[in-house]
Amino acid sequence: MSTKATPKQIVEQLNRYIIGQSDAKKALAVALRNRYRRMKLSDDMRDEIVPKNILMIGPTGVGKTELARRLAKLVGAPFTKVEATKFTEVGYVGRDVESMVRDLVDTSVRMVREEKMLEVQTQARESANQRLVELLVPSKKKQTQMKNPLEMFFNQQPDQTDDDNEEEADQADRRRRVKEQLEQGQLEEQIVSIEVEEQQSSMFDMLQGSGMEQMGMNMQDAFSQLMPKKSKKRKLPVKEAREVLTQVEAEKLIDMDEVHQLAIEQAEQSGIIFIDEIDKVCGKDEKQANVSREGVQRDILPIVEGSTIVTKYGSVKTDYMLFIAAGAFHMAKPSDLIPELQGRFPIRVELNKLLIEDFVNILTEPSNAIIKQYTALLETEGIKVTFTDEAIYRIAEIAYEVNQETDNIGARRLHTIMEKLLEDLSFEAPEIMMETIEITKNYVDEKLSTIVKNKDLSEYIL
Ligand SMILES: Nc1ncnc2c1ncn2[C@@H]1O[C@H](COP(=O)(O)OP(=O)(O)OP(=O)(O)O)[C@@H](O)[C@H]1O
Repeated sequence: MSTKATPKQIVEQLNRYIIGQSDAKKALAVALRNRYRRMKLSDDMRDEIVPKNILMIGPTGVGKTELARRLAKLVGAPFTKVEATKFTEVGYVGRDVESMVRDLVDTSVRMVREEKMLEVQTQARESANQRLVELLVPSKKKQTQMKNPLEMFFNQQPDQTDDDNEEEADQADRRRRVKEQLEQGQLEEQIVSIEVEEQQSSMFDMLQGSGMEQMGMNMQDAFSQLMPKKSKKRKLPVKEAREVLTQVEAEKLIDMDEVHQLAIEQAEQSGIIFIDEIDKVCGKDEKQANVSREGVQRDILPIVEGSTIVTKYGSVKTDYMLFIAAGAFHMAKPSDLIPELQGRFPIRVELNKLLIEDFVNILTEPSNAIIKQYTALLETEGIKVTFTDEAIYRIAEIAYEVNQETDNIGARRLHTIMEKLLEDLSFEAPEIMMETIEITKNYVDEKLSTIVKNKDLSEYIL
């Protein structure tokens, strides 16, 4: 879907994955459309308009993250999710808030790189096939030594004997045949030995989350320059070697500077940063923690207001990124956020608690609905599982009841319940000789009702 999609079209697409929550869908669709509108303005005007950020208010597991993530995916926008509480975990020196922008840029680089890799796939595959031919019919010719360096300039060919010529012709002929066989897929299982570069675990990874990311970032670059690249020989069948070599060749074909440049542009212009648990950094109750929690809000503020963050790919402006903050706001209210931050999140949407009917729909309707997923998984074992309407309703009802009785974890409960419900079937599936199995309300009750009746048990199992 393109960035030109109308709000209605965006909502339609979101409807394919998320049940209900129409206010939130609308707000997101409008926010996205506003970006497109902004792009069409004159430069002066455009610079004046910053995206209006969204605050999503709703209990856990009702689709806040899912909505934002889907939206980003629909329009191919780089997306990252962070938890505001991560920034306080280690007191004042929690994860440095700027890391959210760096995470976004990392995602953006990965996306652009994948896109570019895809563009050069055909060419890379051809080169990989050529390299396979060379591996299968290695050159016998010894490196001919130049008698003196000037030969190179005068383009003199070293003497060649008839034998050499014959051998060369023979080899060219064999390569041609092998190439044909490769193209016809006749050599897929043949083993070849290829050199692959080993991934070095970087200093940067070790420093992640330690509040020293900026330092880690610089050190990583320094280290990667210093460390020799290690390569390792691996023996692989042609079909796997081709994949590896295609990847290597594609990497050679793409211009990483261009990728970084584009990635930064995309992160700046269409990046979406989702800040979860924003209510947890309001911290009204604990006096001591209050200071540092408010500190986190103060740290987040300049990023949301627009600032320039240094990343290993270059400087990134956050002015036009879209920020979506979310929280349950059980203990605190949005008005407990510092006023400046409140002002930066002018669009407020409340997400609804999910009811039994919603659960029924979540189980069955979305393109990736849970029932569809389990059915597909079991079908790989040759079993066709069907669910009666009563069975589905009963599952939804149980999910709702358990949420009421224990913690309300929203739609996430459906996953734990389905897992338990189909546990035995999943275990025995390979040995089951039946072709179809119908899951009825009785089956659901048989598997789950004892657990549901026992609160302690359901707290652990469901
Ligand atoms: N309305 C919905 N429609 C379809 N699926 C949903 C809906 N709400 C939740 N889900 C599913 O439940 C799971 C959890 O949802 P999600 O991650 O969006 O929760 P959340 O509201 O962001 O909660 P938290 O703040 O705890 O992260 C996801 O797998 C999601 O697909």
